[in-house]
Amino acid sequence: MTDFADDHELAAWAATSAGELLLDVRRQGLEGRALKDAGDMAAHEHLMKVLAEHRPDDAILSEESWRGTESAHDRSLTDRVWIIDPLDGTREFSEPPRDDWAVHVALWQRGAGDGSGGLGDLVAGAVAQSALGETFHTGRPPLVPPSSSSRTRIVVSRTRPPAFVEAFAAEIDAELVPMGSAGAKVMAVVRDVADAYIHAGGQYEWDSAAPVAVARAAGLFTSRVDGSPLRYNQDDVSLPDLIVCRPELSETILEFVRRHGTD
Ligand SMILES: Nc1ncnc2c1ncn2[C@@H]1O[C@H](COP(=O)(O)O)[C@@H](OP(=O)(O)O)[C@H]1O
Ligand SMILES: [Mg+2]
Repeated sequence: MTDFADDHELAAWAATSAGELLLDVRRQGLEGRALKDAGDMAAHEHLMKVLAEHRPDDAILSEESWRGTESAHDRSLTDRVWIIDPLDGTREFSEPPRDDWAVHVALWQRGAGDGSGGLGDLVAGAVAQSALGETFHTGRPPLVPPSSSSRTRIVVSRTRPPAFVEAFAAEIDAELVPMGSAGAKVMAVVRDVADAYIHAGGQYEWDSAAPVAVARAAGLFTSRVDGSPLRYNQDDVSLPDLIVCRPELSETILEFVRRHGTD
């Protein structure tokens, strides 16, 4: 039996196995709210169990803790915190056969990272896109191919695309690609389905932690829309905006935001 001494491997296995469980849930004949709730709950409980078994001393910050098993540890006191979104893109998960949903498992460690003043940073992450049969993770960082498109492609929320991104796309003649799930959108940049993902208007740490860990490991640019670093395991877990893009696009995006803001 694997003991998962390596955090990257544990993250990858935890996300992959939760994703397989979600494919089973999708086959149970549920629909709508019942399917969403069954998926959120099954993946959350599975990840809580796996992490408690393999990393009993670590804290867990999960989107679904409010209605399921809670972390055994206070994340303000531990040096290691798993930040998980058991089912990102719950809406798309409930609309088979859509594949733009994902399981996110990230690890934050106190004292890690440059320039964080020892506050801490993400050190591992995995995003399982089980409907695609793929798990992207920091143990084997994905290689981002050169862009296959001459026209810049920007992925945005399918249901809440920010207006300023539409204005930006018009200015640089980019194509907008609507998609569900923050994880699926970040992996779309990794997979060369898009060149950038830009979001504003609301999100939480679990929506971006694992995807951002994978994106950074793959050499992509990541920041808040004002160019400041994305920080995790904060007291307030709201993290409402982000940019993930090919490095050569970052300055154009940041410059647009400096000129026009995000309103
Ligand atoms: N304005 C907002 N406020 C809060 N959460 C938001 C948000 N916009 C997007 N999100 C969250 O970010 C994730 C991706 O959203 P989208 O598909 O619209 O891009 C979803 O996570 P969940 O599916 O885990 O709830 C969604 O709830
Ligand atoms: Mg989410």
